[in-house]
Amino acid sequence: MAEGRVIRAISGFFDVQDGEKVRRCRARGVFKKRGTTVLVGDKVLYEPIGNNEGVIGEVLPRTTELVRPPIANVDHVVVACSFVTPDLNLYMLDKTLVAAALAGVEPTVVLTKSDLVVSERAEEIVKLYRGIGYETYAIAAKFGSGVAQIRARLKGRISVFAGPSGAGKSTLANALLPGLHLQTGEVSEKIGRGKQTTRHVELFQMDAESWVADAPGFSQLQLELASRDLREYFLDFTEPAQACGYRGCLHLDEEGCGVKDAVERSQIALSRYASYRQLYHEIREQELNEYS
Ligand SMILES: Nc1nc2c(ncn2[C@@H]2O[C@H](COP(=O)(O)OP(=O)(O)OP(=O)(O)O)[C@@H](O)[C@H]2O)c(=O)[nH]1
Ligand SMILES: [Zn+2]
Repeated sequence: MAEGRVIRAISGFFDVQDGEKVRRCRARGVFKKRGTTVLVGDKVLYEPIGNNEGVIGEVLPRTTELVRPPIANVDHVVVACSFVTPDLNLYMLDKTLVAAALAGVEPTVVLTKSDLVVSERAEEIVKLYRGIGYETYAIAAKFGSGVAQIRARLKGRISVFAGPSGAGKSTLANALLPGLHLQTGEVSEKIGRGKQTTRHVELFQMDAESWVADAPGFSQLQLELASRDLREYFLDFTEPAQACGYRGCLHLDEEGCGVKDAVERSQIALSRYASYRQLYHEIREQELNEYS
């Protein structure tokens, strides 16, 4: 059997790319019996049939498996947020960074439309997220600025794009993959949000081992984690939390909290702490609903 990569799923068929060639394949019947599914992103063994078809016989082990969007072996997420139109939503950014860590997928923070803000503002946000340890870039993909740096981040990986509608994901994908021509949507002036022009799941090849999925949904993820574990995912809290009076401190209303002290000393950004509190209460609410 030959080895290839599933790059597209269309009503029961899978397009498998092997080198330059793409074959339309179906999955062998045993998959259905075992309840196994083939996902876009899967490395598979297949039996070629004729010139353009084939049958998938085996799915090779996955490194990661996203539910939303349903893609296997994703190892990188571009978390795109625009400075304006729509306005920068640091809560959504912080939530998506937690989702990435939970999924085992490395994030790159990409702040878009930097041409529309003063450079001091752009630098402030870049500095904040680099300081936490995230690879962070301010770009203006519409004008080609910063695109080369993002391309370097995609090398040798399968990347997905996350971020709100209108953030400029399709514009960036088009700049990264000339010839792709994804539809970009004008941001509606009335509601300040872009039209959802991105729909199905498909991988686009940047080079031999680099792939980009333009599929929505990543940040809509419900965080599957206990509220008390959330603090572990705010990496900038780790060091200040050493000074907390209680070992189980949740950094909410406890006395002698090192994290709250660090916020007061501006060692932790106020926006990060606000995101933590909001996310904590959101997860806590889910928990209370589940148990009542
Ligand atoms: N000024 C400026 N506008 C940009 C930039 N990048 C994208 N835009 C504009 O922002 C709008 C939305 O861009 P899209 O690429 O369609 O955004 P998207 O994130 O793919 O949106 P959805 O497909 O709805 O998820 C378009 O009008 C783009 O032209 C940029 O660097 N600077
Ligand atoms: Zn604390």
